[in-house]
Amino acid sequence: MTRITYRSYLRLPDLLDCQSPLSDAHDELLFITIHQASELWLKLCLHELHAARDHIARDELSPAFKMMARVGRIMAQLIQSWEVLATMTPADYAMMRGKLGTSSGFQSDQYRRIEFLLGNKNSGMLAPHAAEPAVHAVLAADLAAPSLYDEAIRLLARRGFAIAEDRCERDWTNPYAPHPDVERAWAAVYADTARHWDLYELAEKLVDLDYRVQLWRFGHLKTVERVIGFKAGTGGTAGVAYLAKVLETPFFPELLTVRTAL
Ligand code: HEM
Ligand SMILES: N[C@@H](CC(=O)c1ccccc1NC=O)C(=O)O
Repeated sequence: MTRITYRSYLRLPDLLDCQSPLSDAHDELLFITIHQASELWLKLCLHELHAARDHIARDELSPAFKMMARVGRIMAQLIQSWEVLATMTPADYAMMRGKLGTSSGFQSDQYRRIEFLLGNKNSGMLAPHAAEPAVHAVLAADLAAPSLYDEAIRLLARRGFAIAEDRCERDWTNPYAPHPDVERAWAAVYADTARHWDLYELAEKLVDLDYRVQLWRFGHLKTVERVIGFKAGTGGTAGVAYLAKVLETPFFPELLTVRTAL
């Protein structure tokens, strides 16, 4: 049997052979590195978020909390990467942007799956993946499954809170619509945190995730703004205006609206 080494265990020959700049621009290696590292972290986020969702569905909150906390720290790491990318100026990026064609982060299936898993469902977002059936199928599965938030709401119902039937069982491919029952249930949790301690902790973990993903989105928007200004994106959107619109979508709406009433 061949001895396991650092290089073989981590498959470094494969991993370090995956950076193939298309231009002579000095900064293209930075651009590729940030994206590949981000995709690796997104892979781990998906692993953690799927498991966290499934633990919530089985009323096992402690392990779910541990996983959600880890995702929070990974998000902090991803947010930090904007600092590194921002060392690339518009002049630097202009030297390579032409090589990107119509490719765009918009086509990141892992990012889209995370949005779906957190509850931001949009069946239109499957379209960019139509040409790759295997990727499309995995995305469609996450679109059709309950999100982390759907499972949190089902847990509220199991704990005896009055939750409309159509929030506990529905076509999960549809976007989540806020419901007064859900806000009332969270209000009751916040009104007596000692009695509902684990649900209170779940609510705060969800708010923390929403906050961090919003910070990632905002960091992306500000990076895009300083690098390409208000140009249209290679992915076919308006660019910064599109990213600003996305920022208006919170993942767990009642957890924000309930705060007004507290
Ligand atoms: C100079 C760097 C970057 C620029 C100029 C840029 C620009 C853009 C633009 C304009 C969009 C809108 C879609 C389009 O029309 O193309 C977009 C979307 C996206 N980008 Fe970037 N981006 C940059 C870096 C990154 C990095 C490092 C990531 C990390 C993975 C990333 C991930 C994404 C994702 C996931 C979307 C889809 C967002 C959504 O639909 O909500 N981008 N980007
Ligand atoms: N949408 C970017 C291009 C871009 O950023 C990109 C291109 C290919 C692979 C990843 C990318 N990153 C995020 O969108 C642009 O319009 O310049």
